Amino acid sequence: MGKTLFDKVWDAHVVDTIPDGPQILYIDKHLIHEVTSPQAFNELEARGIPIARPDQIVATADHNTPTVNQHLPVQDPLSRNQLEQLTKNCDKHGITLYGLGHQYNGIVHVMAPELGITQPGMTMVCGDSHTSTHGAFGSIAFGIGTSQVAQVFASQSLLLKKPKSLRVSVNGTLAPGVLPKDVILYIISQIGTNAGTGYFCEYAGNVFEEMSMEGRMTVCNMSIEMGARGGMIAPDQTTFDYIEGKKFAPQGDAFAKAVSYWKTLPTDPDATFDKEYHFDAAAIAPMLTYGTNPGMGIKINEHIPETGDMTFEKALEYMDFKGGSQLLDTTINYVFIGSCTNSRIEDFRVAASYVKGKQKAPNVNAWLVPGSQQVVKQLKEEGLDEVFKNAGFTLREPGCSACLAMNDDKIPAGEYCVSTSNRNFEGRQGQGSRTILASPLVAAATAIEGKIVDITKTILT
Ligand SMILES: CC(C)[C@H](C(=O)O)[C@@H](O)C(=O)O
Ligand code: SF4
Repeated sequence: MGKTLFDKVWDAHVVDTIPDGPQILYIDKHLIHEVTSPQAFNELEARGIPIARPDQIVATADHNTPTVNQHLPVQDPLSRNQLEQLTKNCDKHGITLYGLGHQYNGIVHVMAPELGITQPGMTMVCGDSHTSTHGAFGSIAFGIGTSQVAQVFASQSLLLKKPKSLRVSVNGTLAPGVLPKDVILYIISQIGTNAGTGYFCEYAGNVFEEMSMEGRMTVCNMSIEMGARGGMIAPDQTTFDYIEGKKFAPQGDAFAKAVSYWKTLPTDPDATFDKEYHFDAAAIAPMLTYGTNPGMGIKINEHIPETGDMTFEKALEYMDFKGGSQLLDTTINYVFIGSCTNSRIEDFRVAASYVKGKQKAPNVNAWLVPGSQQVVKQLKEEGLDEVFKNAGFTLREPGCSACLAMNDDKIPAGEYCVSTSNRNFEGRQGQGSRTILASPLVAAATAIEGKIVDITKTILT
């Protein structure tokens, strides 16, 4: 029987199998950040265990870093302490750290792919649920807990039970203005936030084949929001072209050799999956969430369902929305374009395409937070920073920022924020804040109009 992409990568990394039990999987790359690594370093220290392969670990500072004045000492004592600890731990163990202000610094799921650290066929982990992002390259990438971070530090491997296989296929033609973010928000709105529990997902079909790497990363990023351990997309010419020439990618002959191996990875035609979903691309529209989990999504001009279960009622109360109403015309005072879901150059290009030559509405605070220093550099090279500044947007320095509001970038209680991030949980962007997840295009349009508008009308007419 044929093998799936997941099977091929998994099987190539099994070090040992415990009879009737879990397997030991070798991990190629271990990414770490300041929030989930300190306890793991402490555990190793306490037990006197050295780090097995420090050269396979890459560290960045992203979660609670300030997004203004990064050249100055960090004000917040908790953040400062975590960042200092990360620096100390990396120094001590010889781990490469791209700290605050470094030209390679950024959100872990933005900086690693753009440096060529993320490659097809790899196993990658990080103490962070959105590690699924890296699956866009055809790698098995998933988030791990702190005790597993310690396990990987100690052994460069993990004790794991193989997950079940799930395939989500989307075929057909997307309408103009429908972005990768809409595709994944649509999928989650259809199958729910638990559909992927216990599964590792592969995205297949011409819609993903035609997507850029940035778009594929947006999709794989949110795999975790449908409950899956991770998501992946078969590597192809788009993948190879993206990686070629990147700082840590194989170079010259080594690259050609790598590509010939990567070409063997896509799922065999006769491989089967434990569960499959199929969607028609034409059914997808720009999406918005109205509730407090990413599955509570509707098309931009649809109505919120009339009634639902307890979770639904509670969510509507928190969001102050009425069942059966539309979100169009809702006044919005905060727009956040950022996070590891949508803070890459392509996201800013599409937002700028709407913003160019216009002014943001006076009521809106429009925050742009690039995912990395490299993205900042690209923005400037392409003159997009000027487009946004001229329109009245605030361009901040890289980091997770208002995605989870661990730093000062908080949305005030009671305010709506149209956000390109991936989670709309209660209080996620600040206590009492109300998040509406959307694409960078919808977010940009909201900032300009000061309210939610039907972009299918504004951009097409
Ligand atoms: C802080 C970290 C553990 C967390 C995660 O794992 O996802 C964060 O990145 C998030 O998005 O909520
Ligand atoms: S940007 Fe948001 S989702 Fe991504 S790693 Fe940071 S906090 Fe988590």
